[in-house]
Amino acid sequence: MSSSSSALETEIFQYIDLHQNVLVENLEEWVAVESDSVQPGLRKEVIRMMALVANRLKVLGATVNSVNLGSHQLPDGQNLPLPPVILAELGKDPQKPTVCFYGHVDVQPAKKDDGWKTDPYTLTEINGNLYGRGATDNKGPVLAWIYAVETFKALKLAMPVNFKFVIEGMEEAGSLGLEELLEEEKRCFFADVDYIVISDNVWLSNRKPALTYGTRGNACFFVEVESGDKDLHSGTFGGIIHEPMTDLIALLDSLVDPTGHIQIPGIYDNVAALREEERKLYESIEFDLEEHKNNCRVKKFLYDTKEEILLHLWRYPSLSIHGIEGAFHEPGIKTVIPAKVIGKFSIRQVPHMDLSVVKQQVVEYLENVFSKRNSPNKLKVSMPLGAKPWVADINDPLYIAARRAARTVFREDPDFIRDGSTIPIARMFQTITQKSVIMLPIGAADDGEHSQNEKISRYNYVEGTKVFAAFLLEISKLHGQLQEISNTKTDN
Ligand SMILES: C[C@H](N)C(=O)N[C@@H](Cc1c[nH]cn1)C(=O)O
Ligand SMILES: [Zn+2]
Ligand SMILES: [Zn+2]
Repeated sequence: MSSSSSALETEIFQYIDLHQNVLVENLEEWVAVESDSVQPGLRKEVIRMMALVANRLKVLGATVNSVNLGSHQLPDGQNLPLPPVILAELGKDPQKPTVCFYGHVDVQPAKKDDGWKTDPYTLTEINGNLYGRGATDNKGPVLAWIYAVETFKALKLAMPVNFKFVIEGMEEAGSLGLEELLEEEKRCFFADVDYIVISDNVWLSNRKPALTYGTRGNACFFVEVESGDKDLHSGTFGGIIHEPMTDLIALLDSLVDPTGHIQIPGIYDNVAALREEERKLYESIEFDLEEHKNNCRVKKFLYDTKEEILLHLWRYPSLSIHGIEGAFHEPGIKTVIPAKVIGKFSIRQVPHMDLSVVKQQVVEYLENVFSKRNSPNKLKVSMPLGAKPWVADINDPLYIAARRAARTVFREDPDFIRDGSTIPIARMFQTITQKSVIMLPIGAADDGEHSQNEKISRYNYVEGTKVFAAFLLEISKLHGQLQEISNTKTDN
């Protein structure tokens, strides 16, 4: 397979190189918006962010529709407006394939005090890395796609494809309202879409490019324990009551053992059996355990071999405990017994786990553990979010085109990987539109998504923009060839 670039690609790549500071300035402007979809108080910033995106796409020349999704109710009864989802399109040539890109511009919470070296909302370049919340997840890649498309326009080149954008602002909170919108638009906006591309994850390594053909799903749980309607003094009441926090800690502690094995009966029953060729595939993947340990700043993993680590990241469920709402967490001492605490945990889902079965197993298990404590407190278990896993066919033209594009830019074959995290929309797109989906990441494994000091390197940002432009040329070529083959078959 040739990996050298054509004259056209060279012209495009040079333009991107020359304009890279504009790319960085745009990212600086977007990172400055605290579009955190998790904290209700910041919803107006998410909405402001969506307006910025809509304007940016209008400047690109796209037809932009900001779809109002109404509002949603928080567990405390408060109603919050949902940010609009942007559906935008550029070109409607029936001779060309239509590529639809999905991205999100909301971010995870970030505070300087969490341990950031720089202000999370001021994009800061240090040693070739662009630090800021959302730099890699997912504002940088969204802008890289916009620039890839814009390059064709700036150079007065015909766009090789029709292009559609779906940009949302609630991904980090579970893509609320998006599934309904996809259903509604199935026969309208999505009717002529041929291919779906998502760039919302990272490579497996710090340097080697990758294409992603699967993600885990996620079942998020709240477990609430309540004793009464007010907090109590631990000196006055400690020792004579069943404390909600003690109950909750016992419940949370019962979920997973020290080896990482989930203790909920039946939870592994539906996990698809591992096929021999799949195991072999994992053996052939390059994966540097030391680099990975260094990226996440841990000394030891739960497993020792590359294969076991990859299986447990991509192929098996995992349970993580995220936090406790209502517990005292500020610095200093407060001798309180909180009246109501809500533990939050999630179980990453893999084929063929069933979300409703998982929910039932979790509820029954926690009720059973709780009943043995003889506590008079009230227990409530809920699953506020359930997202299914997604796996694609790597023989699809999307993967062939993306592999060629990555090779052209990086001069090496990308890894074919799965991802342990979740993009709720990936599986929904596949099911609702029946079109093929690819995840084409440009971030590196050490980008620190959701972590302190999130970054994207200038190199990945700029080269990633080139990969996207090259991908558009490749998919257009491949699509044309496939059409010709299918027309010849019909003629015969
Ligand atoms: C991979 C993507 N950038 C991401 O971070 N997704 C979130 C989505 C989610 C899942 N459960 C709740 N939100 C993630 O994988 O944590
Ligand atoms: Zn993301
Ligand atoms: Zn994220």
